[in-house]
Amino acid sequence: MIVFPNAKINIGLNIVSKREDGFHNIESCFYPVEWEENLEIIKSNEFQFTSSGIHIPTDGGKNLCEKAYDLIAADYDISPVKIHLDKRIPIGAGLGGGSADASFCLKLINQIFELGISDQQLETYAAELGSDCPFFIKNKPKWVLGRGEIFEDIKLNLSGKFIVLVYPNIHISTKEAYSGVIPKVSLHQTKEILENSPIEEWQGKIKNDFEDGLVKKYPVFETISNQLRQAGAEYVSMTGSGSTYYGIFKEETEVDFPKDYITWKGKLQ
Ligand SMILES: C[C@](O)(CO)[C@H](O)COP(=O)(O)OP(=O)(O)OC[C@H]1O[C@@H](n2ccc(N)nc2=O)[C@H](O)[C@@H]1O
Ligand SMILES: Nc1ncnc2c1ncn2[C@@H]1O[C@H](COP(=O)(O)OP(=O)(O)OP(=O)(O)O)[C@@H](O)[C@H]1O
Repeated sequence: MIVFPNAKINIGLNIVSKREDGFHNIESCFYPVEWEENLEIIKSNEFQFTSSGIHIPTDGGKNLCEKAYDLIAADYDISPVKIHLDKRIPIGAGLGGGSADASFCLKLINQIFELGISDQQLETYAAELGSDCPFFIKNKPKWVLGRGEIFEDIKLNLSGKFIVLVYPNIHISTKEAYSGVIPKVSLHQTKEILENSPIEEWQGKIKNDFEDGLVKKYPVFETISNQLRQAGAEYVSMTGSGSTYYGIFKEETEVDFPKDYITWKGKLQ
C-alpha cells in the first residue's frame, strides 16, 4: 500500500518557555502543505527498509520509518514488513518531512494489520518519535501547544491560496536552533490575529521566534524574504526552525531563485 506523507508549515511560532525535560513549550499554527513523499509498505517474511530520492543521513541511528515499525511491533504481534520511502521533502528544513514519514508509517501499519489503534493512541506513539510527529496523525490545520502534542481547533481557512516554498540548501539543526532562542511569552495574540485579521495584516505581528536570530547568522534569509514580498506575497515567513521560507499569495506566482535552491509551489487546501 502506498501513501503520501506531506510537509507542514508553521504560521507563527512562539517559543514560550523551557521545560524540565529539556524541550520547549511552543504555540504555533501547523498547516499541512501538499509537498509529498511516496511511502510504500508491504507485509513480508523479513524486515527491509530502503529509500530513494533525497539522501537521508543516518546519523548512526535507524530511519524514523523503522522506529515507527519497532514501536508498534513491540506491542502487537505483527509480521515483518518491507518499507520503501521515496524522499522528496528536504531534510532539516522546518517542513517536518521526517516526522510525517514516521506518523504515516504508524497509520499505515495500523491499517495493513487491521490493529484498530485509535488516533489518540497513534498520537501517543507519534510523540515518542518526535515533537512534530503527532500533528501528522490527523494532518489538519491546528493550533498546537506543549512540545507539539496538544491540539486546539483554529478557525483559519487558507484553501485556494497559493504558496511558494523555498529551501536555500542550508541545513539547520533543530536542537541548535532552539538553543539560540530565549523563550518568552508572545507580545501578540497570535491565535486571535490568525482567526480574526485578514492575512494582509499578519506581517510583523505573526512571528516565528527562530527567525530574527537565524537571519543574523544567515543574511541570505533576508534576501529570500524580500524577494517573496516583492513578488506580491500577502504573508512571508520562515517555517519551523528553518531554513525553508514560504510566501502565501492570492494568485499563482513565479519567483526566480538561484538554481541550487529547492522550490515547491502549489495551492493550500
Ligand atoms: C521547530 C518545530 O519544527 C516546530 O514545529 C518543532 O518544534 C521541532 O520538532 P522536531 O523536529 O520533531 O523535534 P524533535 O526531533 O522532537 O527534537 C529535536 C530537538 O529540538 C529541541 N526541541 C524540539 C521540540 C521542542 N518543542 N522543544 C525543543 O527544545 C530539543 O533540543 C530536541 O532534542
Ligand atoms: N524519514 C526520515 N526523513 C528525514 N530524516 C530522517 C528520517 N529518518 C531519520 N531521519 C534523521 O533525522 C534527521 C533530520 O531530522 P530533522 O528533524 O532535522 O528533519 P525533518 O523532520 O526532515 O525536518 P524538520 O527540519 O522539519 O524537523 C536526519 O539527519 C536523519 O538522520
